[in-house]
This record gives sequence, structure tokens and C-alpha cells, in this order.
Amino acid sequence: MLRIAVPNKGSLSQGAIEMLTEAGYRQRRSTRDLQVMDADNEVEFFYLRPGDIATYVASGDLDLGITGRDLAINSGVEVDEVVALGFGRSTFRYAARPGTVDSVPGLHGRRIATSYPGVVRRNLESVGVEAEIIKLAGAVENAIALGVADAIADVVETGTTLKQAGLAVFGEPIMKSEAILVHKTGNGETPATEQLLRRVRGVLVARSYVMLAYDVRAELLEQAVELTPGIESPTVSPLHREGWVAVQSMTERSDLHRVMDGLYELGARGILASNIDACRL
Ligand SMILES: Nc1ncnc2c1ncn2[C@@H]1O[C@H](COP(=O)(O)OP(=O)(O)OP(=O)(O)O)[C@@H](O)[C@H]1O
Ligand SMILES: O=P(O)(O)OC[C@H]1O[C@H](OP(=O)(O)OP(=O)(O)O)[C@H](O)[C@@H]1O
Ligand SMILES: [Mg+2]
Repeated sequence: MLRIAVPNKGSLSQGAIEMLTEAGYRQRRSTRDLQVMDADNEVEFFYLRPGDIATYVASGDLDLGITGRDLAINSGVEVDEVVALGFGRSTFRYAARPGTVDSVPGLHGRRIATSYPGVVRRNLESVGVEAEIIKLAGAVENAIALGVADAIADVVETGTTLKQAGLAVFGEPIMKSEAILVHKTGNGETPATEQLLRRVRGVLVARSYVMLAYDVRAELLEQAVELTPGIESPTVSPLHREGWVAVQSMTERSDLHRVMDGLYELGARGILASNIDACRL
């Protein structure tokens, strides 16, 4: 039985549950459920605080976990990032009142409020700056106005919270984060973890690709295939109409409209894009 950690609340919880549901796993019905047994797939899910997940996985008590890259680093334990999941994206940054601290070397001897002391300590060490870290559970933007800190280090997604608190970012981003799937450092894959990874990768591909189908004159096929090379190679079938072929090819969603315009201009017609519900590559 595979044992998997899933964020029980916060920014990553809904995205993680949606991804596992799309991958065909049974998920909890109520936010009060702390465990779900998916007997059909031989997987048990444990709903845990996202900041604790790397610790459970590193200790070997759970096989795999979904957490944030920043949270995994902050926990200070060793886990390996197996696959980045494409949701829960954020940047981790220093900020202060404009005209006070405006550079990372300027943090020397200052007080920095953060909920991620592990991430901040690692960054300060890497740049050789000594500062006092004030650990707070949240709402760290208030710490400056309340006189507890001179600067903060926090997750920035849209930047709205910083703006409302009258703070400005400075220095290079400390790190970029997103939801990741982790396992214990040094643990190889087993057939059961391989299957889960294949399913999750299938969801990532299904989300980022569409299936493109079109008809084109046979003599233009090579030019059309340059626009739609697919993953392996496109499928080409004869049409009843002489001199024409039908082509099917997986195409990146982010590129879709550029490719469709290019195909149309080349002379392709009946260009149809459809969502992929699930896949194994
Ligand atoms: N707007 C955001 N606010 C906070 N965390 C975010 C945001 N967007 C993405 N994340 C990511 O979500 C993870 C933090 O989730 P976590 O559940 O610990 O905090 P939270 O969403 O602020 O919840 P809580 O209300 O419990 O503080 C980190 O990996 C972080 O990078
Ligand atoms: O750049 P933004 O889109 O404004 O998002 C970032 C803010 O969201 C998070 O706070 P959250 O609402 O989770 O409150 P918390 O500080 O209590 O965790 C984070 O700590 C920032 O304050
Ligand atoms: Mg928060």
C-alpha cells in the first residue's frame, strides 16, 4: 500500500486534490477527513499541514508527498523533487519600506520577519549577510509597521498584499516556488510509485497539450508537419478526396493559436483542437 501526503489546507490543498482526482484517485469529501483509503488503487492518502509534509517523507513514514518547493527547503530536511506540478506558483522576496532597506547587503545587522526562517537563513548564508531572523506564523507584512522588524521575507504572488502594506521588494528573488512531488532522498522508484508518477505526468501532459486534427493537400504535408511535429510523430491518414491527407498531432496549448494560424495560411482546412482528458506517454 502506497502512502501519500497531501496538503490539508492553504494555497496548495485544492490544486493537489484536483490533480490527484484527475489522475483517477479517490480524494476526501470533507475538509475534516484526515485520511482516505483508495483500496482500488492501493493508495492511502494522509492530509497534513503543507509545511510538515517534507518531514514525514524524509523520515520514510510516507512514500511520496505534495508540498511547495519553498516549504520543502524551509523544513531543512532532505527530500528529492521528483516532478514539478505547475500550480501554487510564487516568488519568495525581501521587502521593506521604500527609503529604508533597499539591498540585500543593507540587511546586515537588521531584523527580518518571516514565516520561512529556513529559506531566509540559507539565502543570507549564501550571500554572507548576518541579520536577525524574527519567526512569525503569518501576516508578516504588519511586522514593520508594528516595529518588530526592519524588513520582511515572504511569498509574493500578485504583489497586492505588499502594495497595501506600503512595502517594496528589493534584491533578486530569493527563490521561485511551485507545488512539487517529493520522495525520500536516495529512494528509488518502486512499481507502485512509478505508476503514480506516470498518472501524475499524464495529467500534466493532458493539461498542457491539445489534440490537433486537420486536412491538408499531400504535397504540403512536410511543411504542415514542421508546424505540428507532435511528441513521437503525427498520424497521417488518407482522405477519400484524392490528393488530401488528414493529420493528427499533439500540440502545446500555449502555442495553439500560432500553430492553427500557420496551418490555415499554409492551406490546411478543417483544423480542430480538442482537449485531452487523460494520457500515458
Ligand atoms: N498567495 C499565496 N500565498 C501563500 N502561499 C502561496 C501563495 N501562492 C502560492 N503559494 C505557495 O503555497 C505554499 C504555502 O502554502 P501554506 O498552506 O503554507 O500557506 P497559506 O496558503 O498561506 O495558508 P495559511 O492560511 O495556512 O497560511 C507555498 O509553497 C507558497 O509558495
Ligand atoms: O502577493 P499576494 O497575491 O498578495 O500574495 C502573497 C500573500 O499571501 C500570503 O498570505 P496569506 O493570505 O496566506 O496570509 P498569512 O500571511 O497569514 O499566511 C503571503 O504570506 C503573502 O502575504
Ligand atoms: Mg499564508
